[in-house]
Amino acid sequence: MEPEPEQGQGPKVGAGAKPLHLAAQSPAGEQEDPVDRKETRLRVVVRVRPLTCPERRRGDQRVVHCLGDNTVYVNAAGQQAAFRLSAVFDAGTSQEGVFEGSGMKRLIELAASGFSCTAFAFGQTGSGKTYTLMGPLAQGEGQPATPYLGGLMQRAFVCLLEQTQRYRPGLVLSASYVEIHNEQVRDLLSPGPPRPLPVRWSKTRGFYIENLLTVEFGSLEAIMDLLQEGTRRRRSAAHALNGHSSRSHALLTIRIRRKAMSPDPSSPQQGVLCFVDLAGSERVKDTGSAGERLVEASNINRSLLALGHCISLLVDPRRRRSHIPYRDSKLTRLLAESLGGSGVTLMVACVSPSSRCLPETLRTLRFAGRAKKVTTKPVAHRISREKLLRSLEQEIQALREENLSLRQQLRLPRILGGSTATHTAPTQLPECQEESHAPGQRGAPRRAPGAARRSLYGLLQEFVLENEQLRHLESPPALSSWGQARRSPEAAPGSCSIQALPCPRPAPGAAQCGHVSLLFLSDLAPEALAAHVSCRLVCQPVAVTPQGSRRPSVWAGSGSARGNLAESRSCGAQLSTKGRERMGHGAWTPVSLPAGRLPQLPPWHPQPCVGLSPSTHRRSAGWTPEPRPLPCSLPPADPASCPRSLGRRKSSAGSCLLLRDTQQQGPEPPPGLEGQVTPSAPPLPGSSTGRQAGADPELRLEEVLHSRQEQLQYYSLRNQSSGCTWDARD
Ligand SMILES: Nc1ncnc2c1ncn2[C@@H]1O[C@H](COP(=O)(O)OP(=O)(O)OP(=O)(O)O)[C@@H](O)[C@H]1O
Repeated sequence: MEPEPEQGQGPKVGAGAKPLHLAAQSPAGEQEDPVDRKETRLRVVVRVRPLTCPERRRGDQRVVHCLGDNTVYVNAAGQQAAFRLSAVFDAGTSQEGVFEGSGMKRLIELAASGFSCTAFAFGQTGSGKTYTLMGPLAQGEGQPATPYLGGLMQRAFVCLLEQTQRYRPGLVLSASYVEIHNEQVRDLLSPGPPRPLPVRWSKTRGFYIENLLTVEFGSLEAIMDLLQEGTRRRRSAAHALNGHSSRSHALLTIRIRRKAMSPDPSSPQQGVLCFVDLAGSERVKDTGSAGERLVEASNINRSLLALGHCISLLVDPRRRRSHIPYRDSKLTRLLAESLGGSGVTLMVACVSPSSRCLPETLRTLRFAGRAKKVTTKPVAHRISREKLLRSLEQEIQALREENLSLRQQLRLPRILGGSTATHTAPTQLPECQEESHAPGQRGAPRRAPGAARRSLYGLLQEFVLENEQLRHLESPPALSSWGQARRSPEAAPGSCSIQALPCPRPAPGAAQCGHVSLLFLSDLAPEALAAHVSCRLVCQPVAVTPQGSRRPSVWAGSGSARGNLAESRSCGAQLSTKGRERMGHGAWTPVSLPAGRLPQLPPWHPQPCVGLSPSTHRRSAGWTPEPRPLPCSLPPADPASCPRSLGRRKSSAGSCLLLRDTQQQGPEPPPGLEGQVTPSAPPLPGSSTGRQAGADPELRLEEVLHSRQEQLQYYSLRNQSSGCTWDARD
């Protein structure tokens, strides 16, 4: 925000879609913004809406006028008052005019540069807050407004996406959307009925909402969908002054953070852009609220009173150093940072020009006049060098472990010749002091932190590259790691339950990272699955649905799932009873990915026998498999051939699923199973039936690739000849 929107000056408008101009380099190489750490006043603008039809019909007088020098003038019933603010917009100002003149663009730039920015609209009920922020959404029964009528939010989304995509491709955007209704914070984006969420406080984060869902987005459509969906769920009701009155305060927060692999490592930062649509203050005798509406009205007024109280204290230089009662309401807790902290804030006061609303209008304008004097000390949330180095090191370490694990699965040597990543990523790497030396030069003077960071980035990139290569090479795990399952007579093909997770690197607890493998059944087409990738799992079909259908019914996957596995679990797929049983053993980490969450499929060789358990998902997925026999005629496995260590189990659904962890010692799988399925298929190097791998690791990789290609050719030929439509693709 501008240091102080001088009275009488027109609003300073940001550079819009031009490159961000904030990158004044300090000697230390950090970016600085003119407002960084400088006392900055809140920017307060006023918008006067036109008289509405009912007001005109009633013959209400227009008593609020905008004068040229950012002054709004009220003259009625012998009362005269003038208020000078940062900018004023009269009834004729278009939505675009408000966006341009309010300083919204500047706010977006600051948010993209790492500041916490807030734009909030306040004013009497029916004064045009929602209209100013979102356009006339409510009028269209939840339909989006025409772009021409889009409010500050829609225009900000366009601007922000353009800024980030064109000039800062290394930034990731995510959104959360909550409402405060009757002093309860409710998530408007989480599936299911909104539940109240607690507001907590921590020294590092200040006030925050626990368990809040944050959704990443990368396109205008995506964020508009989120806005629409959340707004549809927000509480609203009709009263005498507004046919579609918001009954809650709504906060849509966009977080802008830098990707770990950003091409622009010199600007490590994470910004916030928050839009707050406050519920309107109301006089109950005017709105005629009763019952539930009355409860809502008193909660709204109480929280607005708390906000007004905090503002009054913040304006007073002596009292602002004492205690500010942010805890008086959820609203003030969540706005604490924007009002008195290190945020940058734009307030849009909305007023009605009608003579009937005069008392409320005056109150709003007085509040605006007070708020204008509040100052904050904006601080860009730049990640410190140390923190950045630490996170880079953690990322490298995670990748290193993942790559090692992939190598184990591929039965490749731990260190691949020629890969600098593996050479320079010894176990001792994650000490940044060590990293700042060239390899083998421990006694050499440390490089500048910038150089260390750059070299860590280089290293990270190498690991990522290696990771990609390994993923492409990924071979099926040894048969023993998959175990086997039997298809019960009553099980239908095309069901969609997820099973079986041998976990070489045990990841106890769902919220941990780990390497997982899974076997699951799906009735969705690969294209549909690919649309919803969440974990980085390489999955492919191991058996097919009936002839004529291109849908694979059994899939196997293996790979590394990072982040919160619980999140994947919440996406709808269910773990079988067997899977849940397995969970208790620690070494098995069930991940229930829904059928719609799997990536593109490299080729794979069929497994000898597969378990198909009927699933409720089949019905919800809207696909009813045709009751035809499996053309691939995978030989039904002999129950006796199930590994003894786990026994043969019969689920209530009648399917048998037997799994085995590669890390666990146990009896070998029954011999000859591989032969049953792929009697003449080219084996993978290193497998028990495979060729002897060459000593040279690179040759070995080539060998793996080559034999995978051979396998692919073999299976596509085999499938063609058997009429099987499994589409093994690269
Ligand atoms: N600038 C404007 N131009 C045209 N119509 C407007 C304008 N501002 C508001 N309106 C209309 O006035 C009515 C009330 O607006 P809105 O719902 O945005 O008010 P609000 O302040 O959000 O009310 P509440 O606090 O009750 O939710 C709506 O019908 C809206 O379309």
